[in-house]
Amino acid sequence: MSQANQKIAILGAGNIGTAIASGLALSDHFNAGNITLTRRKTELLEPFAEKGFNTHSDNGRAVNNADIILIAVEPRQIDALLKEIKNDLDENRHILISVVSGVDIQRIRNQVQKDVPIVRAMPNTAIAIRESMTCIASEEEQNKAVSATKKIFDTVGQTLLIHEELMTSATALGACGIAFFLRAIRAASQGGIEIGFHAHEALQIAAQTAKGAASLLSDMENHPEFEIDRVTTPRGCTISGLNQMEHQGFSSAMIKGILVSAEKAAKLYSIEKGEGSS
Ligand SMILES: NC(=O)C1=CN([C@@H]2O[C@H](COP(=O)(O)OP(=O)(O)OC[C@H]3O[C@@H](n4cnc5c(N)ncnc54)[C@H](O)[C@@H]3O)[C@@H](O)[C@H]2O)C=CC1
Ligand SMILES: O=C(O)[C@@H]1CCC=N1
Repeated sequence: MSQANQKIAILGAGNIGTAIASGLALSDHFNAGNITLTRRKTELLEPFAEKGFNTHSDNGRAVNNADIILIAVEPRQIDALLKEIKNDLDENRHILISVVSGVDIQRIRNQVQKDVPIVRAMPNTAIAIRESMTCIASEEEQNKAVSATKKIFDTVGQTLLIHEELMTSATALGACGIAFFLRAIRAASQGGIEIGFHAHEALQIAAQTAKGAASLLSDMENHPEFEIDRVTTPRGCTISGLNQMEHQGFSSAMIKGILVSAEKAAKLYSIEKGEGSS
């Protein structure tokens, strides 16, 4: 089936669900009219209804009208949702994609009790502008479903196939990572204000500089330290600033934050459900 004809149901259209919908519709590979968004407070989906998406709160109907079922509820909400839709899932038609952090495929399968292909994907909110980094994992025998999932997420950014055991790491580095880099840009702009720029100028300079740094890595495929060496003029101001940042724990703070985030991602379901942290 061509992607243009693929019908997608996004169950739990909150922050990431609506970001995915926006990106897919922007990609020209999917039509808003073939994408259904569900959430309980459907009035909050009004802007998406105006853009031609189908919006309602009937998950069973959404599943029955779709080929791809994308689950985007919070970890504590997934059990109730799976219970609600499991009788509507068709092993011969549907692919179930979960972007829910901290809930593994085995747990989802135990809930649905069907052989429907289950794939996990970990995108980030830049998917709304087709700049996501999306990690994808499934069981060994699900190659066709993984290919179909990769094909979908390839239209809205870069993808990487990983083992499921790395999903919590992908959550911290890729999905939470958007917030980490945004905070870094915000901090840079605050420094910029202190040395003389108006807030909007400082943010523009910081954001475009961050974009340039990221593009140097993705376009040139160079190591960050190689590019840093090209900025640090001997006895210059860059190395003074960099060294001061390291004295204050810049790299260490980022590394420790990512570790803590990954530890939390692994426990999201059990914390919410009040289970032991194993
Ligand atoms: N926000 C992000 O950047 C990312 C989030 N995720 C994962 O995606 C999931 C959703 O995260 P957010 O979008 O941030 O949360 P959110 O709270 O904004 O969205 C969840 C939505 O699901 C709806 N919902 C809950 N139960 C439902 C049901 N039975 N039927 C229909 N809708 C229902 C809620 O009303 C809400 O709108 C989480 O599991 C999170 O771990 C994954 C990658 C990135
Ligand atoms: O903060 C969270 O738990 C979710 C998972 C990745 C991004 N947001």
